[in-house]
Amino acid sequence: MQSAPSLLSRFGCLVRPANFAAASVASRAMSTAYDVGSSTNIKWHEGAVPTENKEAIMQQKGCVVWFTGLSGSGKSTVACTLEHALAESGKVTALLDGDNIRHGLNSNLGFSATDREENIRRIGEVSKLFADTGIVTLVSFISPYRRDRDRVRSRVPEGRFIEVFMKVPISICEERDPKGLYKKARAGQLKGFTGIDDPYEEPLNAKVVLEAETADGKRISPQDQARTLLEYLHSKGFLTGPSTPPK
Ligand SMILES: Nc1ncnc2c1ncn2[C@@H]1O[C@H](COP(=O)(O)OS(=O)(=O)O)[C@@H](OP(=O)(O)O)[C@H]1O
Ligand SMILES: Nc1ncnc2c1ncn2[C@@H]1O[C@H](COP(=O)(O)OP(=O)(O)O)[C@@H](O)[C@H]1O
Repeated sequence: MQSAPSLLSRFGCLVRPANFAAASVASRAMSTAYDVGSSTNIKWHEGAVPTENKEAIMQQKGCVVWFTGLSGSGKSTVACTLEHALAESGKVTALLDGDNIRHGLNSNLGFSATDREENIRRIGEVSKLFADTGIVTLVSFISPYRRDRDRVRSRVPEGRFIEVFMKVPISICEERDPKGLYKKARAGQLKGFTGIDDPYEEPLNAKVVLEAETADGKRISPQDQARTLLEYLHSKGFLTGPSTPPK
């Protein structure tokens, strides 16, 4: 059996550089602290295990699948269905859902434009951390502002942010109204509700657009919507290895 130190050096954690003098100069330069935003005297530490190594272990590529759409458009349902399908294919996923995240990490935020912006900024950063770890990260937030979504896209490595637009007319969302929030908003008991008296900016270039109905008016099930996404992820090479192709 290998000893712990030899295992550690095999993975490059405790290896002393061959040119130790040169490395000391470099590390002194790298140890210079700097300021970022409101944080002073900080510095970036490069991770020892690259994303590609983790992706090779999991046989997948880290990405952010970002569901955006009105309340009731099916974001949570489709994200959840997709996550189960991915798990069946042996893929490692994370699911970040607006309602759930507002119970914890973002419980101090409301629904003003600035709070929604901060909500999306934080979740964008969390989803980037997951994607950088090689995880297929499903994110389900109304995320009504184009600028906020674009900012997240710009933080995630090129091509790894997949915007999914739940293009469901408000009439259908309102007909579903599983939480009775549209009813409350129409009655004036809930102010600033997205789509009623608060804005929703549709994506201009979503990678995937999921509609509620076919051109001839047939309703599309969440399973079919999830299958479309699964096929997309396969076709773009995010699901590598001998996983089962989408059924
Ligand atoms: N004013 C207002 N506007 C929109 N939605 C509201 C509001 N108040 C409460 N809710 C409930 O909060 C859920 C949306 O949270 P999100 O974090 O996804 O919103 S946002 O991205 O910050 O806009 C949303 O959940 P979903 O229906 O799953 O989208 C609602 O249940
Ligand atoms: N493709 C679909 N067809 C029919 N009903 C759906 C579909 N997707 C979601 N629903 C239903 O619509 C309601 C809202 O879905 P939900 O996933 O909670 O939306 P969101 O997360 O966007 O608020 C739920 O009752 C859900 O069962």
